[in-house]
Formats: sequence, C-alpha cells, structure tokens
Amino acid sequence: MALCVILAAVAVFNYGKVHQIQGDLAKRRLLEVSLQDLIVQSTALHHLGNQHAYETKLGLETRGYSSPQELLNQLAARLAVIETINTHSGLTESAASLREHLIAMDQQLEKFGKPDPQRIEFWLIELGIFNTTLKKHAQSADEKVNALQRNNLILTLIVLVHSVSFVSLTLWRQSNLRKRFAVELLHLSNQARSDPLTGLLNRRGWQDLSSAYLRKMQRENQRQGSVAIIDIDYFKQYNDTYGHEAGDMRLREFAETLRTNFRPGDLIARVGGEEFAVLLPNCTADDTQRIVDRIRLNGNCKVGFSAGICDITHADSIDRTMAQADHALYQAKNKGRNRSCLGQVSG
Ligand SMILES: Nc1nc2c(ncn2[C@@H]2O[C@H](COP(=O)(O)OP(=O)(O)OP(=O)(O)O)[C@@H](O)[C@H]2O)c(=O)[nH]1
Repeated sequence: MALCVILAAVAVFNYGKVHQIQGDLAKRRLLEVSLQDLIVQSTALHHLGNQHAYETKLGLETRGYSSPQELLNQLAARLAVIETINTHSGLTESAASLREHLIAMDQQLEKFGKPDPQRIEFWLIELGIFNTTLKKHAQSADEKVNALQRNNLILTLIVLVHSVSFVSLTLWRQSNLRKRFAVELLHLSNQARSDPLTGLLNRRGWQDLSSAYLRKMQRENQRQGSVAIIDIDYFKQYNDTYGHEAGDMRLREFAETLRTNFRPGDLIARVGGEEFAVLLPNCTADDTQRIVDRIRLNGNCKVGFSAGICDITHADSIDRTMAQADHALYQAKNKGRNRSCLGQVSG
C-alpha cells in the first residue's frame, strides 16, 4: 500500500512536469511562428543590398513595404516579440546578435541610404543559427515530454495493478473471514445443542428441532408421527453400585443403542440425566411402541428402561405431546418399570 502511495506521488509529480513542459511548448510554437515571419520578411533584405535603387524599390514594393525603413521597423517589431517570449539562454544570445545587426543596418541606412550587403548576410546567417538552435531545443523538449509520458504510463499501470491486487486481496480475506465466522458460528450453535456425554441432542436442541419438525408436519399436513420418552430404570442404584464413571459409560452405550436402532431421520435427544426422547416422523404410536419394545427386549441393551409413547397427529405443541408421553412414562414406572405405555392424546 505504501508503495502505491509513493508511486502515485511520483506520477502526480511527473504530470506536473509534463504540464510545465507543455506550457513551454506553447511558448515555443509562438516563437517558431514569429521566427518564420522574420525569415519571410528577411528575404526583402536582399533588395536593400542592390546596386540599383529601382530594383530595391520594386523588390520592396512587391512585398508590401513602402520604404527600407519600414522593412527594418517591421523586422525590429518581430524581433521584439521573439525577445519577449524567449526563455532559453542559447536563443537569447542569438536574438541579441540579431538586434546588433539590425541596429547597425539602421545606422547604415540613415548614413548611406542603404545597409551594407555584408551586414545583411550576417543578419541572414544569424537568423539561420537562431532557427537551428530553436529546432534543437524543440527536439530535446519533445523527447523529455515523451519520456515523462512513457514513465507515467508505466507508473499508472503499476499503481493500477497494485490497487486491483490490494482490493482483490482485501475482498478475498473478508470473504474467508466471513466463511470462517459462519463455520465457527455453526460449530458453536451445534455445541450449544448437543450433549457432550452422548453426542445426542441436549434438551435445548430437542426443543428447537422437535418444534421445527412439528411445524413442518403441520405445514405439510402430515397425519402421522409420535414421541417416545425413555427413562432408564433404577439408574441411581446402578450409579451407587458401580460408580458415576461406570454410569456415564452405560449412558453412552445406551445412547449408541438408541442411535443404531432408530432410523437416521428420527430425532433422538438426551433430555435429562437418564431420560431420552425420540421423535419418529411418519410413525404411529403403536409402531413406535413395537420398535421401543424390540429395543428393550433385545439382548444388546444392557439396561432396563421404561417408556411413555404418544401420537403427535393432533398435537398443537411439542410441550403438550411431551406432557402426554411423560404421563404414559409415569404409568409404565408405576406398573413396575421395564415396559412401555401409550399416552392418550386429548383434543
Ligand atoms: N453417571 C451419571 N449419572 C447420572 C447422570 N445424570 C443423572 N444421573 C443419575 O441418574 C440417577 C437418576 O436417579 P432417579 O431419578 O432416582 O431415577 P432411577 O434411579 O433411574 O429410578 P427410576 O427412574 O424411578 O427407575 C441419579 O442418581 C443421578 O445422579 C450422568 O450424567 N451420569
């Protein structure tokens, strides 16, 4: 970024220089035009050196001058313009020399009625030198402007490439940060919804997802679905006999048993210490009871448990369904445990 700023500053400086040189160029054009005028007017000078007065007169008249003095006056006026515009020292010297010749010609004209032909030659030679010097100056100024413009183009391209790269990099970093943030957020929200001991949903996850399931069922007008609340029997006794760590191990094993015996689409959660809840979409309470009993009676299940099961067909909230299933669980416990009971759905 710092490099970009430096390059941009150099480019601005260069533009300033180009601007200044272009101002000089405008002055040069004016100088060139004035010099061309001077060259054109100087062709009449030849006639001032003529032997015959009538040739001089004719030569001057055909170029629009009424007298030799008028021609010299015109030359003096053009030279004054050149002297005013001129800024280069080399050209100033030539202009001064031209002025000297002009003064000498003027004096000769006054004294002898016409300037010395040799002086006229000197004037023309000096004019040629002035012209050549001006062209050289013009060429070097053009080269300078071209070089500066080329440098500026390169600088502009570098600044542009840097700026585009900088903006792209910033956008890429931002999008990466956003993605990481989203993943982090998802991870945190998953953590907040899962039970660290068993990896199943916790009570909060159960609340969120079972309510969402229920809303989906109502939206799609599904008529079937059930909830089972499963509670391990005499778990306090197990804990007291084998210790809390062994109890944890049993809970993990039990969670795994539930995970393998229910379908992937069923919602399984640990909603209390040794209490689990399962939501089975598209499954009636009778079918759920059959599944639950099969698990209960299966030799792989190392703990006994009781279950309360309830249909959610007509339920308007998950809490109401849970209350019914809980009531059925209470009955199962009361009837001696290690069994399942169906709950009645009211309304
Ligand atoms: N190891 C372990 N035990 C837990 C955990 N959470 C709750 N418990 C224990 O589970 C036991 C539950 O006891 P109770 O509510 O009396 O239930 P129970 O002994 O299973 O009796 P019933 O349900 O009536 O058959 C208590 O001893 C709790 O300390 C846990 O995360 N790990």
